[in-house]
Amino acid sequence: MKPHVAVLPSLGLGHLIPLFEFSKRLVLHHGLQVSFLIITTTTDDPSSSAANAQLLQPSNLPSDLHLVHLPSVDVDKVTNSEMQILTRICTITEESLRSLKSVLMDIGSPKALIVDLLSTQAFDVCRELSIPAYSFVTTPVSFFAFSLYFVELDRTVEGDLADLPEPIQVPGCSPVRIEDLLDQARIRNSDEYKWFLFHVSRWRLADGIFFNSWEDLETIPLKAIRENPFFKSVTPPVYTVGPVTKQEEQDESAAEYMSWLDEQPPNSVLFVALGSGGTLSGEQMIEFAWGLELSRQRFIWVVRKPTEVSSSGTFFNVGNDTNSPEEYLPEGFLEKTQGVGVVVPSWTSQVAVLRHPSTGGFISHCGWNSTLESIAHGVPMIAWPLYAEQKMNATVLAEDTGVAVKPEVKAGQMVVGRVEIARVVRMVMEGDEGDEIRRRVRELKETATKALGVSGSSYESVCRVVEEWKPLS
Ligand SMILES: O=c1ccn([C@@H]2O[C@H](COP(=O)(O)OP(=O)(O)O[C@H]3O[C@H](CO)[C@@H](O)[C@H](O)[C@H]3O)[C@@H](O)[C@H]2O)c(=O)[nH]1
Repeated sequence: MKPHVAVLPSLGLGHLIPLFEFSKRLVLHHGLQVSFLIITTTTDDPSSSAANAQLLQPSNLPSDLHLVHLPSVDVDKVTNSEMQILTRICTITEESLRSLKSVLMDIGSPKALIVDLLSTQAFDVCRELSIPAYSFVTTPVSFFAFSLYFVELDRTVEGDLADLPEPIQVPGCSPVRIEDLLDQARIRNSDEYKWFLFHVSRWRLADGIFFNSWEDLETIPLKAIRENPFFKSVTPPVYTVGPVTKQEEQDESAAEYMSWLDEQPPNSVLFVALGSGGTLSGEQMIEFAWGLELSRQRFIWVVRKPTEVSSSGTFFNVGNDTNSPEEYLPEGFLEKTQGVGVVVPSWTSQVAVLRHPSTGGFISHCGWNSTLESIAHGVPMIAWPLYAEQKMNATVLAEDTGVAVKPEVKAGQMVVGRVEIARVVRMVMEGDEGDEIRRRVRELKETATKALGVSGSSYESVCRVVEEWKPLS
């Protein structure tokens, strides 16, 4: 009998994608049966979008991977329009997890449950049922380390972290600048802060932690987590299993962009995409467009309707798109860039673009899945962080990892100008200054391939855990 485990992502494509890919890997490379538990809701939201449906279509599922839909949550009952994104995700997830115990019993009490970082209520259910519970970290190890230390900061710092005069020295890691802090950690008196603290203070209860990373990518934070006395005292056993990235799916809609890419010279096209829901302000979009034009580089730009800064200060736009970029791109831009650039409304298969030999650079919001996909395909980045932990990721990628460049932004500056945008684009695509970034990303690509191969560090980590599950079956 193959060991049977269950995997449960919380809402949002950023969680769903890596946990789904990890499940596939457990089935295809490690001979497990996986029940993939899906939180469902009465109304449409980021995790039940068309992209989600495409990801989970039957042709994408190996035979030992079974989808199990949790009873639907009535979103109107448990949320309201004032809620910010993290509060909304956590509230719906908590409501959905009320049915977890009976679902786990119905599917025959699996040998282990793997959840992401925002479903820690599952640990209590697992303890009741004597099922080992693991966390799969969908963000960098550096952010995981900051978050564990955040519990300590909450206890020891008076007032808000946003008011600290100096960067935060996380033990054994690079300091975190106050301006890079994620919104949820800045101000104590907010629901998002409370949810963040609730979950991060429970991570230590997991039976094991899977990092979507590998030894060569995050050497410093991994060393801190394993060796620093603070982390040793609060961290369950850790396993580096990455990069776990989206594999190319059947995507008819990408065909026309692929044919265009086929006609371009190698490494000559800049790809622009800001994750599953990111977008720009109206004012920034104008500078962005003219910056691309000024750079004189070829590009593919996944563009979404601009939004004004939301109540949480972030730019997020899911399900609010007219699919008509000409309505919001600056006048004359499409005509001026015809043949040089391609504008894609809302969504295309990012992995298909990144793996194409004509793609030579990526403007990314530094979501962790996009980051891993870029490195796994050897594509250097321009960091354009928007929300969540992305500013912290951007700094690490530019200053520690050396695979990205950040546009220069003066304190208090809300919009990056076209000249600066053109400068960083040219630097990453062709300038001598970008040589080192391009070399470094290719080097990391090689180490990623090695880590995933048979007898590579990430492959071996998964084998070790699977061995622990086997005798239990
Ligand atoms: O046109 C598009 C745009 C995105 N994607 C895919 O969508 C995913 C986006 O994931 P990610 O880069 O992680 O961005 P978000 O969806 O914004 O992810 C959320 O979750 C991540 C993992 O926890 C965090 O790192 C981010 O900050 C948070 O915003 C990737 O697999 C992309 O390939 C496409 O295929 N086509």
